[in-house]
Amino acid sequence: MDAAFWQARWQRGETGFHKAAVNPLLSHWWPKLQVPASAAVWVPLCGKSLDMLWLRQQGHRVQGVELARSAIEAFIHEHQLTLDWQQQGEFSAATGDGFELLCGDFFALTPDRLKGISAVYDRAALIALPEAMRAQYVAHTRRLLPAGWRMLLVTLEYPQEQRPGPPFSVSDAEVKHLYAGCHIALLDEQDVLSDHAVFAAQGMRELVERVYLISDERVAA
Ligand SMILES: C[S@@+](CC[C@H](N)C(=O)[O-])C[C@H]1O[C@@H](n2cnc3c(N)ncnc32)[C@H](O)[C@@H]1O
Repeated sequence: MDAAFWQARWQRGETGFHKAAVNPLLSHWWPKLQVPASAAVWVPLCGKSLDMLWLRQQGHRVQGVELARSAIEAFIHEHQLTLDWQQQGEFSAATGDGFELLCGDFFALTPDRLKGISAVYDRAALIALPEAMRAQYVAHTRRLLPAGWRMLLVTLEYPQEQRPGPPFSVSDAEVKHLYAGCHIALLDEQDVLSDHAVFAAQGMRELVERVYLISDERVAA
């Protein structure tokens, strides 16, 4: 799952992960995080997700990172936003209207970029990555974020041999391992195969979606 893989997916319009509506799990569970409206929210591997718009509508400033410039440009265009592009080191940044959308590689981010962040929304970011990259992704996320963050994480689990990723299967045990030392609460767990006819047609026989609230136990400065 290198940059070329994702750039090609966006170029060919193979973006089945993108949803035409706000994720109901986000609107249902976000209040549980009790994040003040004034807090900035980090959306890693953001694509052109409408969930960013919903978070903005709750009052949050929204920061995202995405490899594909065309995804960020589509987000700006489709929602008639007024964002200006600037080059910031190795990232291009589209800023304005309460958004800062960085175009570039998540793994090139440094903690100074995320210093104002207190909450994270991870939908289809962790599960977009193969196992070895997931460990690097979480380790890097934990290095980047200032102490005291809270995260809403959505995962999928299915027998990995029934279908290649992405999305990749992520078990409950893996989430607990990756976020060891954090407080992890399982908020929701549902069999959602009937909502994913394409996966069922590809041979998937079981698909469990989970929603977690993960909190960093360190005290914010
Ligand atoms: C499965 S999509 C999910 C997008 C979004 N979270 C959503 O819910 O629609 C994963 C996204 O991550 C982006 N991506 C993958 N690897 C990345 C990286 N290393 N840095 C930044 N973005 C990346 C891809 O281009 C793709 O848009």
